[in-house]
Amino acid sequence: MGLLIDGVWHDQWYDTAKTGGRFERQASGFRNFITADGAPGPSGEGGFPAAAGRYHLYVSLACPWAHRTLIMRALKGLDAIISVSVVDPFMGAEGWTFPAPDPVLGKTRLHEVYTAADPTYSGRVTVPVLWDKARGTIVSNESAEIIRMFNAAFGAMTLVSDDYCPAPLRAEIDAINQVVYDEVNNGVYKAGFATIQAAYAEAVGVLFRRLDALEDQLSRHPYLVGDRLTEADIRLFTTLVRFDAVYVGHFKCNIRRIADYPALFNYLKALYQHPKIRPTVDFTHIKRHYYESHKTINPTGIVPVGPFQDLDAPHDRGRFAAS
Ligand SMILES: N[C@@H](CCC(=O)N[C@@H](CS)C(=O)NCC(=O)O)C(=O)O
Repeated sequence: MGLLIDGVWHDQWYDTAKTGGRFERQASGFRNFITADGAPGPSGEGGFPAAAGRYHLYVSLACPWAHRTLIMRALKGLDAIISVSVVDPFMGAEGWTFPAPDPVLGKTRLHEVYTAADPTYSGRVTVPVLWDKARGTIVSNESAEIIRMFNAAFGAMTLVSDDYCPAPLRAEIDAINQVVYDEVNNGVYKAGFATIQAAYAEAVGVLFRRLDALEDQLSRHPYLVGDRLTEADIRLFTTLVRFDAVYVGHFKCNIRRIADYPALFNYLKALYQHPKIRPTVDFTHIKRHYYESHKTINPTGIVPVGPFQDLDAPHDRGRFAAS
């Protein structure tokens, strides 16, 4: 893994020495918005109108941030409107690579997609990336914003009117997203990538106190916000579904498993069994990516066989159905 400096690729692992052994995630570099009419969004430039076939999404099936965008694309009926390329699960010296030249730019490495947009780009080369075929540039590499665009901008070209971030719930969704991001989605990485004991222990403590609170909340409510499926649930799901398979062992988040939390585990199974969500989950990519790529954590690259976990087993979330 590595990063671009002035458009040149350098193979290097995260430098936690500068941050006292703590992992700090870098802010995303491309922050434009697709809108229905191409008007500017909350950040970046305008000129990215919703259009069928114009935009291409680069993802890893292993990555929880990219996974959000695949789920929103499926829920919003955008499969035929936004095309997708999937990177190889192994992220090595060249960073993310494609198993074959990508169909849009003919590149074999994701960092070449970044330099196609900006030949002097400096920063990490992350998935997801939303590419504009018409302007030949990156719209955004920030998943939180890509899912908002997918939810809001393409209404005129699909039959799906479901809104996963309705205006009356937005403040509550933003508030829970912030906590879940900091303590759970990114919390597992803070634990796993810490290089001093105290930073690891602090992150794990915060993570499990939050999981305990979420267990309590989800034992009383079907979803995180407004008793309906929203963006907040999608963002929690992508961490929960990886938790027992990867984060418990690889990132040492092992105080409890999700399977040990009755409400969280049933909620996870219910979301997994959603017909639009299930096809977006790929446990082979998930396990191979983390265990094979993070050689500082798992030098042998051996991928564990277990755990056995049947996410298709019955769940009890039907108890919240309106009577
Ligand atoms: N803020 C970004 C984070 C994306 C991210 O960190 N993706 C990881 C994969 S899970 C990545 O590509 N990492 C490569 C690297 O850091 O070099 C988002 O949510 O879109």
